Amino acid sequence: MNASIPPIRREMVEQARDYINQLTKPPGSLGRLEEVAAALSGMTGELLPRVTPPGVLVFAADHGVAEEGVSAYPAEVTAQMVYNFANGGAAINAFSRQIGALLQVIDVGVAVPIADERVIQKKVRPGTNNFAKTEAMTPSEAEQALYVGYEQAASIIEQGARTLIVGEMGIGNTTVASALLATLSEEPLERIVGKGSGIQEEMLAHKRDVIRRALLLHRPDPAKPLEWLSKIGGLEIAAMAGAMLAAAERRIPILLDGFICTVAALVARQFAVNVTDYMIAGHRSQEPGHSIALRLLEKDPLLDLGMRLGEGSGAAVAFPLLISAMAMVNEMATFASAGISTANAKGEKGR
Ligand SMILES: Cc1cc2ncn([C@H]3O[C@H](COP(=O)(O)O)[C@@H](O)[C@H]3O)c2cc1C
Ligand SMILES: O=C(O)c1cccnc1
Repeated sequence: MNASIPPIRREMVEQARDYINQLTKPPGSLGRLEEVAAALSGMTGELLPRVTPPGVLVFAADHGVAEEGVSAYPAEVTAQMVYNFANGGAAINAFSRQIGALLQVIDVGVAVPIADERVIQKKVRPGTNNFAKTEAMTPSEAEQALYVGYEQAASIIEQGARTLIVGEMGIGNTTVASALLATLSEEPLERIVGKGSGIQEEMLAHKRDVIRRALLLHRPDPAKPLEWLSKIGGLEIAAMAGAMLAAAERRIPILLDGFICTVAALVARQFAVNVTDYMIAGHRSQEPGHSIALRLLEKDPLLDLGMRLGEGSGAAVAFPLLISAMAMVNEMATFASAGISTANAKGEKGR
């Protein structure tokens, strides 16, 4: 996948900072909201960008490695949750309604046929192979999954989405994301691998062993991203990465969710390094690997609510902060327009 991502408009970041410093408040007093507003200006190239409506893409796929007993739930839950998304009953449905999002659910590789016209059918293959035994998929399938994501993001942006949130559903995908992250990070599996959907302590050692075995078997090399993804990746993770590349190409800000999403962001970076310039980290998931992934991505999350769900839920919950950042620049008066005295010489300088 070749993405041509435009550089951030640094001069717009500076212009936004200067303008934010003229608003009727001590410089810097709105903290991260000021940074977010300036970052959004650099991404979009606009002093007063619109961030609504957000587009939420939830990619669903199954993972052969689930047969190793690495999740607290059976693999059937992936398909069952896809119907729940279609019926509007999942966490991401509730939060998407709250923020007025355009929400699309895409089957990129659920193991069973999904009979519901509200789910977008883009199945590349019915689940991956068990990567503890063989390659998860072919490089061509990994590329197809990237394109599914790319095209879906292009389409939801075409429909009006001004911010992209990318979520996922796939039983076993914390194992897959952990394996991918382990090849990018120096950290030991003991620090990367967590309980995912809630496995017991005893299963955690087994989950790590399965990953260790897969890494020894495949020796995956992130510098060859398609091969890397095909050996130990997942269809929804590839699609998420493709979606992020499409958003960045179009100067659409990407609000990251939790562990799986952040690993997908690291995957996207293997294809186009400056894709990360278009990302804001929404929250810190409790999954331990998420903090490691965020560090690699050099992103500081907006929220830390002890969430560990995925689906895009943490990003959707963080989205109102982007609305606040834009309300600040759009609606606040300047010192000049309100006739308020600026700080004296001893006052703190803006950043
Ligand atoms: C009912 C239910 C809803 C979910 N929504 C997201 N996930 C999350 O849990 C899964 C990853 O955890 P693991 O690797 O342990 O299987 C993914 O589908 C992720 O989106 C869910 C999990 C369950 C059980
Ligand atoms: O942070 C996540 O994305 C996450 C954490 C646990 C389970 N599923 C997803």
